[in-house]
Amino acid sequence: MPRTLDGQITMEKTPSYFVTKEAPARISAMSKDAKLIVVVRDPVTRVISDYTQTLSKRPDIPTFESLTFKNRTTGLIDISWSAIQIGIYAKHLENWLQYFPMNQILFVSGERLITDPAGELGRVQDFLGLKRIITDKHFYFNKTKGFPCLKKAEGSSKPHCLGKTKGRTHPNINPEVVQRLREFYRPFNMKFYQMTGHDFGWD
Ligand SMILES: Nc1ncnc2c1ncn2[C@@H]1O[C@H](COP(=O)(O)OS(=O)(=O)O)[C@@H](OP(=O)(O)O)[C@H]1O
Repeated sequence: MPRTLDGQITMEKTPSYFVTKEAPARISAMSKDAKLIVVVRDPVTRVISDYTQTLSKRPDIPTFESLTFKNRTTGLIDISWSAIQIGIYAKHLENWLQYFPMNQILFVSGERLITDPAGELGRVQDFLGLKRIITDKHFYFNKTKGFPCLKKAEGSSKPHCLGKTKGRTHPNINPEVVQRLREFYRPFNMKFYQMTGHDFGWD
């Protein structure tokens, strides 16, 4: 990590930190005061998005259904599939809470990051103790892309939208499979809402 001078904030991002067992202890050993920001979205959409990304790199992987179920007949979900595990947010959060208090962790809604980016970034700025510099006037919604874009990228006068790999079309998944996944995640989601004191509205 680079040195942080007065008036600066050093940031580091890696999606896998949140689900890596050793990460909380290691980060806490580096800095007990670190602030942690996690973007979470509906775990069902998340697992489909995860599958879509893998499929785009390795088109020969098994079907979504066969990866999801350990036993298709009984509907037993295969929790050894990492894409399923990642969405059990309550379990990962328990691990972090062994090392960090809840007030040092901010959960950003991936859904609201699309529908209300300025609102979510307002929460981020407050959490980091920054003045609310980024507001609604910095964004416009690109309907074709289905995402907000920055009106001006930093150090440029041109707009900036997310890259080509964001907003890939997800494959159609059998609604029964989606329903079973919803049931599977519901208790974990409820626990997560309870722990964070925030209903993310995924059910
Ligand atoms: N800023 C922002 N706001 C809302 N949603 C976002 C944002 N950036 C990435 N995404 C969505 O997150 C999904 C995974 O994105 P990535 O491809 O960046 O994942 S990864 O970091 O490479 O693993 C992927 O979801 P899907 O497009 O639904 O599959 C991205 O579109």
